[in-house]
Amino acid sequence: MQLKNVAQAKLPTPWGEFTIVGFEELATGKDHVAMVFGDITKQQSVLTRVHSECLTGDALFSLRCDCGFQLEAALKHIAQAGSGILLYHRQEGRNIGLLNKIRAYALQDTGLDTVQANHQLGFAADERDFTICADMLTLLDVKVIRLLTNNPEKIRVLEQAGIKITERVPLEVGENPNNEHYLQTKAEKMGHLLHLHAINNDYD
Ligand SMILES: Nc1nc2c(ncn2[C@@H]2O[C@H](COP(=O)(O)OP(=O)(O)OP(=O)(O)O)[C@@H](O)[C@H]2O)c(=O)[nH]1
Ligand SMILES: [Zn+2]
Repeated sequence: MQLKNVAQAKLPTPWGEFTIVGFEELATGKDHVAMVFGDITKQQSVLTRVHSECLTGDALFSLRCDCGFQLEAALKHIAQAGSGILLYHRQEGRNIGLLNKIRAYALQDTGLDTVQANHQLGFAADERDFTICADMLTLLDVKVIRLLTNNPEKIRVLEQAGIKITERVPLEVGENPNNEHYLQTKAEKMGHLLHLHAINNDYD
């Protein structure tokens, strides 16, 4: 176990009242949070979103990616379902950090794609560690989930960490002209399961 459970409180949102649970990494002191809605103990398989931090998309309305749209859609979806969990996984920029993500954006402005930009900066395409998310679920006493994602890597790592995933629930929102190339690269180079209508129509 890499985490400890530190504190929890009510967190009202436009879609209903969640409970926010705060965790701390034992080794580094880094914090992560879970947003829990409804009675998750009664569910055989808990609707769950693993959302990696994206300050620009989640808080600053960026259209370069789909993160802000996915965050809002996931919280709405969980509230509508009556119960579920959003894990807010604080590994910004696929864990290269905010400032390196801005460096990667600058390289993308010169024509590199998101994978090439990470490589140019000396990072792997994706530096995230989803075992932290499995640990949050374990501390919430959740072992079986339905996962809101288009990313097969999240499924692979969570299952390897002992979480049973009964279903993948797609989360395709926020496609726009600014993120078409970004989403296309995720589909082509990172194995994301996406149906990019605008892109297929334009370039196929
Ligand atoms: N390095 C880098 N990170 C980016 C870039 N654009 C977005 N990100 C980060 O990518 C991550 C996206 O996280 P998620 O939405 O949880 O996951 P995902 O891998 O896209 O998979 P889904 O579950 O299908 O949404 C966030 O940490 C963003 O900050 C980029 O161009 N470069
Ligand atoms: Zn983003």
